[in-house]
Amino acid sequence: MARNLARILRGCGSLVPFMKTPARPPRSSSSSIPVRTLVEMLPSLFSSKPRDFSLPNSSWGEEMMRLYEHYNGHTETEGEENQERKWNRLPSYNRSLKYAAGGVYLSKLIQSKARLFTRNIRDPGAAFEYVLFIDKEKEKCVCIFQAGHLLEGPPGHVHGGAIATMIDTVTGTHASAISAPVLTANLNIDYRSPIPLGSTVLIESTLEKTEGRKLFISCKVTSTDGSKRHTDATALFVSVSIGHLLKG
Ligand SMILES: CCCCCCCC/C=C\CCCCCCCC(=O)SCCNC(=O)CCNC(=O)[C@H](O)C(C)(C)COP(=O)(O)OP(=O)(O)OC[C@H]1O[C@@H](n2cnc3c(N)ncnc32)[C@H](O)[C@@H]1OP(=O)(O)O
Repeated sequence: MARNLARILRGCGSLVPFMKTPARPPRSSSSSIPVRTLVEMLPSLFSSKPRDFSLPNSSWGEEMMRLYEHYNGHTETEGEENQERKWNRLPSYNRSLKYAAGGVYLSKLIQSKARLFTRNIRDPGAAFEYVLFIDKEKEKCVCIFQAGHLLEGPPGHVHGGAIATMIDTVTGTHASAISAPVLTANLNIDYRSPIPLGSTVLIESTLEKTEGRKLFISCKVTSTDGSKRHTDATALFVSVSIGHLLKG
């Protein structure tokens, strides 16, 4: 399997820089993003045409649609210096690399059935409905998350594990866009107010700093008008080699 992965990666020249470990700091404000990230390259690594789950479907409520239309390709001006922030949607598939599903120990059957946890429920709207946007400098990500009825924890509210999953997903995707592959080394969460089941919330992640292979990211979950703080979190991601992933 390691040979298969190496073969795939050899065919993806611009992926190779991501296999080197030091985390790349975000570029300064006006420069453009020079390389395609692993996230952007994922479609070409699938065996068949993948479905992008971060596009509107019939389960998306009014608030989810309104915010999707707000962020999609939108440029915001912020701060005293009128800095511009352009948001680009990130695609989201139910499977990452075909051959990177957990090292040599998994049977072919398990590998062929492996699915990304947040994208493995077929019924639209039942669980994790979300779409992520990243800014051009990769300093921030924003995720619109609509929590479906299968995510219940306390009656009528979202399970803390589901919230942690979304925070890990948003900060992990953010870290992967900067320096893939990464693994979560540490995740700290303060649950401040419960999230009503069926509601739409914003999950915002900010790259605080990079130190060698380490990326420090902070995250907050708020109501869509920003008036209610649901959750605060900090996360540490460590860039790893493909060999580390295959070793398990
Ligand atoms: C080819 C695939 C590519 C995929 C691309 C996907 C694209 C996007 C697609 C879809 C997005 C979906 C997004 C989902 C995201 C989910 C992410 C997860 O949930 S990951 C699963 C849970 N995490 C683990 O299972 C890690 C288990 N831990 C480990 O493997 C190791 O401990 C690891 C890699 C974290 C570090 O091990 P070491 O041997 O490489 O390195 P050491 O030397 O131990 O640590 C490096 C530095 O980090 C600090 N460090 C490590 N752990 C720490 C901790 N817990 N707290 C504080 N510091 C820590 C150390 O002190 C060291 O710091 P000093 O360099 O000395 O300054």
